[in-house]
Amino acid sequence: MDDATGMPATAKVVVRGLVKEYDDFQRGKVRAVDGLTFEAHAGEIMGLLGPNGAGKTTALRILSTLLHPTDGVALVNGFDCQQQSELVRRQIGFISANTAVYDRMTAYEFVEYFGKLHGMGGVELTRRIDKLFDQLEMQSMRDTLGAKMSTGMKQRASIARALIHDPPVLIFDEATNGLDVLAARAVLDTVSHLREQGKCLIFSTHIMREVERLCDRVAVMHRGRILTQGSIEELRGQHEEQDLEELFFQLIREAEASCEAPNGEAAQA
Ligand SMILES: Nc1ncnc2c1ncn2[C@@H]1O[C@H](COP(=O)(O)OP(=O)(O)OP(=O)(O)O)[C@@H](O)[C@H]1O
Repeated sequence: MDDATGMPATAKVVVRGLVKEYDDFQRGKVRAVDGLTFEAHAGEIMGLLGPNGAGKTTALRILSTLLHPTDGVALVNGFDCQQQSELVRRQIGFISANTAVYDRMTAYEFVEYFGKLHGMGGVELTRRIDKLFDQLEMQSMRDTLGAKMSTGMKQRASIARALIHDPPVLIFDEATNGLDVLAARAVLDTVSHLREQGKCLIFSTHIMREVERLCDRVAVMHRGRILTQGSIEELRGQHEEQDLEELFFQLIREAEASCEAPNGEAAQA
């Protein structure tokens, strides 16, 4: 155990009772995240699997300090996402499907720019960029301007940007959305390599195959709550269903049914 936080020493991300409510102009109060509790460890890929609107992005934006929670706690590497946002930002890299690159910067300039924003420079930065460009097979696109990049190239540049400061925690939010098969595959391979390097990865997706292929553990989310979590094998055993897709639908159907219970009691379950 880590003395300061009371969490296992390998737990890089700790989320306890996290709640986020939005004030929506049309819908009133929207509880996008409703009591989320999970952990993610060094050297593992923790999947967040859920349909659109399940609250994955909201939870990940809280972890990356872009949003404040309404209640609960989120810690990254022991730092509180709300109280110590500067420190948390140094611990994470965030990759989503629509991270923009700059049209007028080359891939090299783009990654260098973010390295400088993280306080890096000189030989340290040059070496780091070279290493990343080798790892991500980006040497041939070093001088390609953002405006000329394919979607897959843009995603690689975004990943390099997120990795430049070598953070221990990487957050992938639906990062393969809109990519062709080859580009998506490259992203998944990168995620695997990062796990081998001992990084802690949080990988949100609605694609079952990605979870089966990659994730060490998964939390199935629906309407801001976690319906179940564990390793894929544990989930299969607990729910007596081998087919992950079927298991997922079964869980969602049951959750929907309990939300629709006439006296509302089941909705609290
Ligand atoms: N800024 C906002 N204001 C009001 N409601 C919001 C806001 N952002 C998200 N929501 C609502 O919160 C709920 C969860 O959305 P969120 O984007 O976190 O889910 P998600 O699982 O990431 O889904 P998606 O894959 O569609 O992004 C949805 O009902 C969404 O409409």
